[in-house]
Amino acid sequence: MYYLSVEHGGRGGCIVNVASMAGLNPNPFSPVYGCTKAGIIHATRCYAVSEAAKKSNIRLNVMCPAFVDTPMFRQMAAGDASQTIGGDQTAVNAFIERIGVLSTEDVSAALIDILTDETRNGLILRCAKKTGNVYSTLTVQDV
Ligand SMILES: NC(=O)C1=CN([C@@H]2O[C@H](COP(=O)(O)OP(=O)(O)OC[C@H]3O[C@@H](n4cnc5c(N)ncnc54)[C@H](O)[C@@H]3O)[C@@H](O)[C@H]2O)C=CC1
Ligand SMILES: CC/C=C\CC(=O)/C=C/C=C\C=C\C=C\[C@@H](O)[C@@H](O)C/C=C\CCC(=O)O
Repeated sequence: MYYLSVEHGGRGGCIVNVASMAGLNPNPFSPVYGCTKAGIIHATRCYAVSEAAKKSNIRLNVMCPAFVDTPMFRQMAAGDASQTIGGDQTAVNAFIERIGVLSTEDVSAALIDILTDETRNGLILRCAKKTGNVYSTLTVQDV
């Protein structure tokens, strides 16, 4: 953020962190991985509302894809159920079948959408094969 910042000679910009649907929706297939992604989601939203980001002219958003056809996904689909509670590969396969698999082009298009709309800040972009791209902010109950 320092070098992007208009306060340090930068032009500002947009930071897009990559989390996962597994960090938003509870699922038994990747609890540890999901925890890390939940952390990325929350950290992004915290930085997005910071005065530092505002003064730097930096937007921050986070992408939460479901399954995407990459080597990591193929390893999971090919029988590595080690991250799954219970290690049930049959359940993993059924889940993948139900959720569907995005292409990397699908995710790239979603990224372009975030970057090209300069009003987007602090948003979560859910990307899933069957539901498409859906922006959400999560409701915050003020204290
Ligand atoms: N594949 C999926 O179903 C989903 C993936 N994600 C997230 O998307 C991100 C990418 O995941 P995949 O492409 O599936 O993983 P992947 O393991 O298939 O590919 C990761 C790529 O990043 C490269 N890489 C690793 N460290 C790097 C670094 N420091 N600098 C530059 N390149 C580096 C690796 O060499 C590899 O080519 C991860 O954060 C993952 O958690 C999120 C949701 C779904
Ligand atoms: C180890 C990481 C592997 C792939 C990367 C990744 O991040 C994949 C995430 C995919 C989707 C997560 C979706 C969560 C969906 C939830 O809403 C529930 O549908 C899951 C709950 C139970 C599973 C049984 C089922 O619904 O079929």
